[in-house]
Amino acid sequence: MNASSVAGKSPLCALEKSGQSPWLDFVRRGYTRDGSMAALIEHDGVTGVTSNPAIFQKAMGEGTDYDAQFRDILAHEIVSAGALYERLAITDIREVAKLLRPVFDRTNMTDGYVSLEVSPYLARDTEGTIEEAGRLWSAVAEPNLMIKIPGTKEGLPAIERKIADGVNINVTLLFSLERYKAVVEAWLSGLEKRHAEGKPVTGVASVASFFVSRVDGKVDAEIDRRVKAGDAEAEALKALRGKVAIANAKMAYQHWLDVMKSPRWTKLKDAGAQPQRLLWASTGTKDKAYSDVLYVEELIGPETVNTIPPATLDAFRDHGKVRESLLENVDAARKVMAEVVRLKIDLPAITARLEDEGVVSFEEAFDGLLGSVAKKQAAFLGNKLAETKLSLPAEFDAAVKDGLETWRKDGTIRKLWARDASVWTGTTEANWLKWLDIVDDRLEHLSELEAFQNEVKARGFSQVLLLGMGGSSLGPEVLAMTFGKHEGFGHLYVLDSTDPQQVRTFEGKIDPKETLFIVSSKSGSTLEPNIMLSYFFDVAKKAIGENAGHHFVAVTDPGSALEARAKKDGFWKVFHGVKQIGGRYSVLSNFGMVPAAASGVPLRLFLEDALRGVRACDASVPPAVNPGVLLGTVFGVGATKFGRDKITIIATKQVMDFGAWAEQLVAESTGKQGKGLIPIDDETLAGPAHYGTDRLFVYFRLATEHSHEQDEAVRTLIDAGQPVVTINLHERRQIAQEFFRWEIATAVSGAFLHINPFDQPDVEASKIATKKLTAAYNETDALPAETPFAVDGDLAFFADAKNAGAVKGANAEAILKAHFDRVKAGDYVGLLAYIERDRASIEWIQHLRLAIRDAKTVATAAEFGPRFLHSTGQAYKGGPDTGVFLQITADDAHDLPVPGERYSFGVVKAAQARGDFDVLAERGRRALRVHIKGDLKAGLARLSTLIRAAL
Ligand SMILES: O=C(CO)[C@@H](O)[C@H](O)[C@H](O)[C@H](O)COP(=O)(O)O
Ligand SMILES: O=C[C@H](O)COP(=O)(O)O
Repeated sequence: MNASSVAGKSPLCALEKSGQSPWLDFVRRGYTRDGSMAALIEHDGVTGVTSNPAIFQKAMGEGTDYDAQFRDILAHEIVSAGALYERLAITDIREVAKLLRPVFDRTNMTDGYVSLEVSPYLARDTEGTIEEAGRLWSAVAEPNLMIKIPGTKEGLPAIERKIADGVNINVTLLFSLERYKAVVEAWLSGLEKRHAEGKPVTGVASVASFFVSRVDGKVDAEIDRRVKAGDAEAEALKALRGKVAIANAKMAYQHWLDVMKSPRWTKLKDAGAQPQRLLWASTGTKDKAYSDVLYVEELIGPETVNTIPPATLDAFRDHGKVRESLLENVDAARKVMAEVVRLKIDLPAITARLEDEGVVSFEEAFDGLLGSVAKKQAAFLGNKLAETKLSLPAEFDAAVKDGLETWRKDGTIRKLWARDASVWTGTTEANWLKWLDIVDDRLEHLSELEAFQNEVKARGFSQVLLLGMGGSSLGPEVLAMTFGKHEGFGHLYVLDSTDPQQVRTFEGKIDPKETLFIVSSKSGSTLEPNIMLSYFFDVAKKAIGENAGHHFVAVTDPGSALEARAKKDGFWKVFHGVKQIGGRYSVLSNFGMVPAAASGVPLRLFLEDALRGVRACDASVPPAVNPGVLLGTVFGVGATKFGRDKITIIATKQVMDFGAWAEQLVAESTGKQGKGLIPIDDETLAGPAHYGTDRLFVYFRLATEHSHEQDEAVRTLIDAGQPVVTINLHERRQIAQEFFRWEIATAVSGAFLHINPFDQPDVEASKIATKKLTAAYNETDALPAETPFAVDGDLAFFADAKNAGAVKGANAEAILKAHFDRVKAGDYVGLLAYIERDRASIEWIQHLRLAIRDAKTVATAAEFGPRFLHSTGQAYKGGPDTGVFLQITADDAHDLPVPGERYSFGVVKAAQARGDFDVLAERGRRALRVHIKGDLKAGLARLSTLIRAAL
C-alpha cells in the first residue's frame, strides 16, 4: 500500500472536500512503525483507522512484527493468550491513536479516531460487553479511541450505557435499516441520559458502521439462485444485481438526515454533542464483475466515513473518482428497495443471517488469532511449559479433532470458565469450581504461606507427618515423593491408612518432639483423619506434655468439627480450605500448599509454575492448543467412541507418584452412573501383546531422567496402534502445572461423559456402610457376625449370595478360578488389599497384578484399603460394570486402640472393608473377598500361588 507522493493530490484527499472521512480498515505493527501509516495520514488524507478480530488475526498470526513484545511480556509475566493478545492490540491501537492525534486535535474531536473491538465472544452478552468496553477504554486511555461494539440486539443496551458513560463508540456489524434505527435510538438515549445527569456531551464521539458489500454478496447469490431456477422475474431480478447494498446504505443515510433535523437531536447538539456519523464498512469489492472502487465511489456524502481496506484504498488512489454520490438518485434507490420487496427477496432474513454469520466469522477469526498467539507463546516459553504429544491411530485422531472443533464452535471452554453448569449435567457443578481461581488466590496470599514456612523452618522440625485421606493426602504425597526432603526442613510423611501396622510403622518413623503434625480434612468429619489425630495427639501428649497442640496444624474447611477440635486442643494453626473446591481438586489450595510450605517446597516458584498451567488452560485458549481441553477430549472421545476407558498412566521414576493423585481425580470424578474412566496406575509397561483395545496410555515423562528403555517400549506400543499421549515435563516442578491441567482435563472429560465430575455418590455410600458397622461395634463390642461361604486352610472366602453362587468351588483354587473365569476382554481386575502398604506388600501385589494382566490380557489395578476408598473406589462402584474385584483382608498381627473409642484401628479397617464389599455387591459388581488367617506373609504367598494356578 502506497501513500500518494504529492500531498493533497490523492483522490482520497478529495473525499474530505465532500465531507467524507477516509479511514483505513487495517492495522499492523510493522506498518505503523515503518512510517507507512503516517504517510497515509499525511499524503492521502486518511483521518481514522479501524481494526477488527480478522484484521488482528492477519497481523499477529503472521510474521515476526510482534515477537519482541511477546518476549518482553513473557519475560516478566505469566499471562493467558487472551491477555497477551489484548496487550499487543492495545499497544498497536495506542500507537495508531498517537499518529492520529494531530487530526483529532485539528478537527476538534470530529475525526482522527482509531477503533478497537470488544471480544467477539461477547456479541450476545450485554453485561460482558459493558464490562469489557469500560476495561478497554481505560486500558488504552487515549481520547481518540473508539470502542467497537457489535450492533446486535444484546449490544444495543451496552451501546446506550457506554455512550452515557462518555465512551466513544463505533457500532459495528450493522446490515439492516431497522437495526440502524435502533442504534441511533440507543446513541441518542445514551447522550440524553448523560445530559440529564449533568455530564458534558461534548466530545462523546460515535460512528455506526453499516456493512455494505456483504449485503450484495448475499442478495446477488439469492438472485443468481432464482434466475438459475428459471424464476419468471429473472430480468427484474438481474437488474437488482450489485444495487441493493448501495440502495440500503442510501436509505440509512436518509434516516440519518431525518434524525439530524429532529428536535431531539437539536437539543443535544445545542448542548455541544457531535453527530453519530454513518461509517461504510465492508467496502472492498468482492465480485470481480464490479468496479474495484464501487463501494467508495457510490457512497460519498457529507459527514460520513468510509473505512477502506488497503487494496481498495490503493485502487481508489489510482483511479477513484469523487462525486457526492450519496444524495444522488435517492428515488432510484427507493425503487430498488421497493423492487426487493415486490420480488420477495427477504432482506430482513438476509440481514439477520449476515449478522449471525458476521458474529460467527469474527469469533472464528478470534479463535484463529488466539490459537496463533497461544502457539507462539508456547514456543517462546519453551521448556517452561510441559509438552504434549498425541500419538493416536488415525480414526481416533480424527474423532479428537472433531471433538475439539465442537468445543471450539460451542465456546465450551469459555462456558466452563464462566461456571456454566450446562457444560455437564446442569445441576450443582457451578458450586464446585473455585479451583479455577485458587492459584491466583494463593499467589495473592503468598506472604501468609511464606511466613508459615519461615516459622516452620525456624522451629526446626525434623519430620512433618500429614494425616489425611484421598484429596487431603494424595497431593501432599506427590510433593513428598517427587521433591524429597528439602534442606532445612523436616521429611514429609503422609499417612492415609487405618491399618494398625501401618500406623505403627509411621509412628516409628517420627520423633513426636521434633514432628509437625498436619491434620488434613476438608469436611473435618472423615473417620480416618479423626482417629489418626486421636492416636497421634495421644502420642504427642505423652512425649511433649500439655503443649502437644503446638505441634499440630489443621487444614480444614471453615467451621468444620476439626476446626473446633483444633481450637479446643490448642493447635498451633488452622488453615482454611475453600468449601467450593472438592477434595480431589484441592491440591493447589491450602490442602497442598500447607504441606508444601511445611516441607520446604519453594512456594513462589511452585505456584508460578502452576499459574503457567492455569494460563495455558485459560478460557481464551482455543481447545486445539489448550493442554487441558486437549487431554480431556482425548479421554472423553477415547472412552465414549472407542471404548478406550482404561487410562493407563506410565511414568518415569521421579514423577511416578503423580499417578496416584491423578487416578483419584480421574476415577472419583468420572466413575459414576455406570460410566467413567478407569485409571490404571503403576502397572509395569509390557509389550503390545499384553494390552487389549480398551487402553489409552498416558506417558508422563520427566525429560531430564534417563528413560531410553521406557521410551522405546512406548514407541513399540505406538507402532502397534495403541493410543499414547506423551506429557513431557522439563523439570519436576512442572507437576504443578500438570495438577491444574489434569483438573481441567478431568472436568472436560466429564462433559463428554455427561456426568457431574464434582460429586462422589458411591464414596459416600461406602462411608455410610462403614459408619453403620462401627456404630454397631460401639453398641455390642463386636462387628456383626459374618460367615464365610468357604474355608480352605488359612483362607476364608466371603461374598454376597449372588457372587458366592457364581464362584462356587471345592477348594480355594477352584473358587479363585471361577472368580477369575468371569473376567472377559475389556474388563479390569482390581486387587483391593486391606493390609499394610509397605515395600513387601507392594511388590506382592504388583507381581500378582502383572500375572493377571498377562494371563487375561486385561487392565489391572493394585490398590490398598482404605486408601483407595477415597480415590478409585468411586469408579469401582459407580463406574462401568467392567471390574472384577478380589478384596484381600487379613487378621491383624497387632491391633492399636483408638483413644477415646471402643473400637480399635483394626476394627475400623475391618468395617471399612466390609462396607466397601457391601456396596460393591449392592451395585452388582463381580467381587470376592478372601480373608487370610494367621501369618500374613505365608497367607499372601499361598494366595498368590493359588491365583496363578487359577488363571
Ligand atoms: O466495522 C468496521 C469498522 O467499524 C470494519 O473494520 C469492519 O469490521 C470491516 O470493514 C469488515 O469486517 C470488512 O468486511 P468484509 O470486507 O470482510 O466484508
Ligand atoms: O478425597 C477426600 C477424602 O474423602 C477425605 O475427605 P476429607 O478431606 O473431607 O477428610
